[in-house]
Amino acid sequence: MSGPVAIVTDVEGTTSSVAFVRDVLFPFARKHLAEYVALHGQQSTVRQCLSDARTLAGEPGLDDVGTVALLQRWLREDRKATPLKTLQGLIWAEGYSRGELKGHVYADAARELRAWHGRGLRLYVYSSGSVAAQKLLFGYSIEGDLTPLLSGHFDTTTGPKLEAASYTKIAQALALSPGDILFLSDSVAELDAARQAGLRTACLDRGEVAVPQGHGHPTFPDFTSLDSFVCVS
Ligand SMILES: CSCCC(=O)C(=O)COP(=O)(O)O
Ligand SMILES: [Mg+2]
Repeated sequence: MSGPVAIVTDVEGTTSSVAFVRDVLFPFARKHLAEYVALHGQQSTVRQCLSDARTLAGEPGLDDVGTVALLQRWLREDRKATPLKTLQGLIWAEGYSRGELKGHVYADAARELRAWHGRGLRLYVYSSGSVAAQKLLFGYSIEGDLTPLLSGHFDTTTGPKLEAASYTKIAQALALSPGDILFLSDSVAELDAARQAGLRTACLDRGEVAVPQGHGHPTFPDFTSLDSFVCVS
């Protein structure tokens, strides 16, 4: 079998540490959400997010203060709801531009992304974090600006990461057959959905969180060990 034409990678737990997302990014959004909505609540994107959140919650009558409380609850629950993820991206943009945030990317991930790009592999990101948030994390990363390596980004506007149809849509967007794409993630449920859509899969088990065993996806502790799989699979 020849190698994949494209690699689509998850972020949290795959290119980047879970602790960075859980202990740095999410608390930053929690801390600044109310202030951000108070200052920018009249901007059309923010109004749209607030309105979409109310619709999703089935509470169209909520005022902005109530909607912020709803979004804070979703943040605590790590809900992958598009309006929340869009707002998080807008709030993080301020943190990155002020130098208060730097995106965590594992050194092995940055090194292999550079190597794979150099070998002509097409590289994409699929995360529940918004496309804007992805570009910030990779653009302001501790490993430098990695955005020139990436040919495209997908988020929850393509569909939920746990649904096979989302991966079918990504394959169509890349104009590739699913079998030409390798999907990388630390989430077995995401890998199962990608495999169901016909993508090749590889599981990252970086030892940071418990990854269940017996799922049948080839498993690697980092991108360095994944390299030989990418090149010969
Ligand atoms: C890329 S922005 C930070 C990650 C994030 O907001 C998130 O919800 C993580 O989702 P992932 O799909 O990358 O596990
Ligand atoms: Mg993940």
